[in-house]
Amino acid sequence: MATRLFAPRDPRLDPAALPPRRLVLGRALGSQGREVDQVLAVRFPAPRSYTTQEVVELQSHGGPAVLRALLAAALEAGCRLARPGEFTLRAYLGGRLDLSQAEAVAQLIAAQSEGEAGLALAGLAGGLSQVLGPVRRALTLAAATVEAAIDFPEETNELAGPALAEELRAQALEPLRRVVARRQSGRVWREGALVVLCGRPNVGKSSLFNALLGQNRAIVTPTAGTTRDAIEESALLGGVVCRLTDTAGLGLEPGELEALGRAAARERLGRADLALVVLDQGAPLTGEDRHVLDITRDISRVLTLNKSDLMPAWQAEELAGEGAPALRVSAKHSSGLEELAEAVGAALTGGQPEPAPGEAVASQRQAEALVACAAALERAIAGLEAPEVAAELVSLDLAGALARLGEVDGVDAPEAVIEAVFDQFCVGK
Ligand SMILES: Nc1nc2c(c(=O)[nH]1)N(C=O)[C@@H](CNc1ccc(C(=O)N[C@@H](CCC(=O)O)C(=O)O)cc1)CN2
Ligand SMILES: Nc1nc2c(ncn2[C@@H]2O[C@H](COP(=O)(O)OP(=O)(O)OP(=O)(O)O)[C@@H](O)[C@H]2O)c(=O)[nH]1
Ligand SMILES: [Mg+2]
Repeated sequence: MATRLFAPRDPRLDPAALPPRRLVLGRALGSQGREVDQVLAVRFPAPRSYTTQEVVELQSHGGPAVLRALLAAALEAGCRLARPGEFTLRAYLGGRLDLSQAEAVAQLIAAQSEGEAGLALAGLAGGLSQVLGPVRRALTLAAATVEAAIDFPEETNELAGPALAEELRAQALEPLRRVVARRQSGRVWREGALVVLCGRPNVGKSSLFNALLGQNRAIVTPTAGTTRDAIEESALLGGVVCRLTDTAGLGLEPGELEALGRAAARERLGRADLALVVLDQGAPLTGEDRHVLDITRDISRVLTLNKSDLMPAWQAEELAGEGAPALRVSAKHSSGLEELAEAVGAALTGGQPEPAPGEAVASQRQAEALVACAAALERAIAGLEAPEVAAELVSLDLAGALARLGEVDGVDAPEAVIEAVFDQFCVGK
């Protein structure tokens, strides 16, 4: 096919056998041999290519018309368009990448920020594979040991359950737990977080939004119901890049506009990494405040007692049952803001430091599989430590753990898992 698409300028070069991995100047040929562009071609003989298969690349000047003609010529010559993720799928099937690295390629292509790209590059370099390789080896060895004890009870000594459990804990369970624990904070450090200000009308959400940004971005008035639509700005809070969002007050007053504002606020809360619940300490807590506290209960949150410059109408102790840090601030006087920003950063990262360059951070999908893997492994370990538990049950749990691990490293991964990973690609990479 390449010979129909490319004619080297150097007459001594055989277009059917271009020198390996060398850029060669020549003409790209369109239909009926018409010149379409001056291009560089490079041949990667198998297996030293991205896909591990024979590859010829043409590097054109680009531009819509030239590319369209080149593409038409390639299709005419018998080529077809790559399906989304097809090159990476071939690289995976050829053993060049494991599944976690293939997933990292999709993340790299989709990355919107340098941080996200850095995260993906660490995955592509095999950050996760390096952690999971030893985990797989420990699990496989343990599974074989338990199998042997089941199949040849008279040949093997008594299965050394507790010793094997100890080994599994150190070599597999602990590393798995570390990777999972790193998921949330790693993502927040690298990708940033969505922080949503919420509260009943007039508590000072927009004032606090402005104070945290250090600029008058949102309108503030003494009238309840000032903010109608959600507004978003970037802010660095406790070292974390945050998309800080001001929302309409979550009140109970009727009206279509109010209802729309509340819907927008709730939609943002549904996606929030952290809710900054704003309360007015200068006025008694209301049913609306309680409502806001109720609907944010399942979100990571920081409670903000605003208007601390006024005479307090209630005490912070009233929030003791909320299970969230509560801080007194005054948006009007910009006091307590440093501490608030620190508390937000700490809540988002769980107090964990920024990941080192190249440190592995799992994706959501990977973290879920690894949590399930760790759970199965814990059952296996408990079984090994309890003499009354049959080796058959331990063996089943170890097989379960290996299967969940396979969803991340791709070893014996089911078709559906592989499809789910390659479905993340939107281009033929
Ligand atoms: N022109 C071009 N640029 C590209 C790609 C490509 O396929 N072509 N890539 C596609 O995503 C990325 C680079 N990824 C690649 C990974 C491995 C090999 C490769 O040929 N590996 C061989 C040889 C290694 C060597 O020369 O040291 C190997 O590992 O055996 C090529 C590209 C980004 N840039
Ligand atoms: N004394 C005092 N007043 C404040 C403070 N923060 C906000 N206010 C006042 O409270 C009123 C409401 O402030 P906003 O920031 O508009 O309140 P909001 O929560 O955004 O209100 P909606 O958008 O209507 O839901 C304004 O008159 C502010 O000046 C504060 O820390 N102390
Ligand atoms: Mg407002």
